[in-house]
Formats: sequence, C-alpha cells, structure tokens
Amino acid sequence: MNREQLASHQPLRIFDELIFENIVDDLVSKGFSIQENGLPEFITDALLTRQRWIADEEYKKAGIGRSFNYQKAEEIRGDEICWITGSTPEGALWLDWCAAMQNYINRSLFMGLFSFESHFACYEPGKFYKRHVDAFKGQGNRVLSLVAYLNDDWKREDGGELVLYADSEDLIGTRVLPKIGTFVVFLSEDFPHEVLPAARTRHSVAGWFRVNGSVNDNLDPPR
Ligand SMILES: O=C(O)CCC(=O)C(=O)O
Ligand SMILES: [Fe+2]
Repeated sequence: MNREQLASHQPLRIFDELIFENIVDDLVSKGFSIQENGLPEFITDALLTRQRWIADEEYKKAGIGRSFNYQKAEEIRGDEICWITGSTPEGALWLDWCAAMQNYINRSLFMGLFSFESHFACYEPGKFYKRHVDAFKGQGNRVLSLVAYLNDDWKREDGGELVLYADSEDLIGTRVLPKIGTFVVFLSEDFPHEVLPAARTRHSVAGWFRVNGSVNDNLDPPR
C-alpha cells in the first residue's frame, strides 16, 4: 500500500479485548456467556442513538425461515426487526466491534467465523418469542448467537426475560433481564431459548456469526 492509499484507508479501530477474553473463557467452559454491564459505553450509546432514530416504518414484522405466513409466525414470535447494514456511523461502529469480537474468537478458538448479521428488535407489551434454537445441527450456518439489550431500569416484573436452556431437556433454564449494558453470547445449535412476554416495550439487538457454507459457486452467506 502506498502512502496515499494508506491515508485514504479507514483507521483500524482498537477495542479493549478483555471482554472478548471473558467471552472465550465462558464459551470454553460452558458454551454461553452472560455479560452484565459488559457492553462498552460507546457501543450502548451508539446503539441507543441509532435505535431512537429508527422510524416505525423501518421496523418489519419478523418471520421465520424463508417461507412463512405471518399469522402462524406471530404465534411463535411477535417482535419487529430492522437489519443493521452499517450505513450509519453508529451501525458501522457496532459492526466493527462485532468484527473485532469475531477475530478474537477465531484467533482463540479456531471457530472459523466468517460473517455476521444483526438486527434491532422491538417487542411491544405482550409480545414474546417462544422456545426455539437459532440453528439446527448440520443445517444452516449460524454458529454463534449474540443478543444485546438496550432497556433502562428493567425489573423482574417487567417480564421479557431471556430464558436460556442448557439442552432440550432443561425446563428451568437461566434467566437474563434485558437491561441496558447486558449482552449474551451462546452456541446457536446448543441452547434452546425463549423471550418471555414483555410488560413494557423491549429493545434489543440480536446477531449471528456464521461459518462459510459455500458449496461450489453458490455463495452462502450471500455478500
Ligand atoms: O431478545 C432476546 O433475548 C433473544 C432473541 C432471539 O432469541 C432471537 O432473535 O432469535
Ligand atoms: Fe433466538
């Protein structure tokens, strides 16, 4: 790279890797990581700024899979979503941070994470997401799920907890309040989970790290 190319290049952002190290340790020991107050403040600030600017019409009803009917989907999940493309500085910062996490995890665990996709989600009062897994063994290419929460003063009576189950037999699970600054990372195929009905509007960002499932010339995930 010559000097001009260097100057026009985006500076590489350096993030504090301590939080990534904690995630890796948790993934090794139990396959999931719950980080209360783990989101760096500049990330929560960026996400909150962007989330407050999303116009109602940008949110779409979330569906399930490629062919679904909304009525059926709504019995399973009631959230509305808005994909993060990186077209705003706030969205770009979030994607950069997640890319740094992806690199750190790949360097430590050789997971071969290849791409990342994420969206804002909004659950209006009464909405929920029934127990599900984010990926089925041997199918699809989501391998690591990430959910970050953006809600001030969330209390137990506000409902809307994430319940993360250890396996398909577990009926008790671990509950996570969707409080600002908290985020959760877990192996997508291994942990069934659900979002309990929320009593208040509940804001979050959900994302998935994927491996490269390309077969021959079919790019998957699409660029
Ligand atoms: O918002 C949450 O706590 C989890 C959302 C979720 O499970 C999903 O979008 O797949
Ligand atoms: Fe999920």
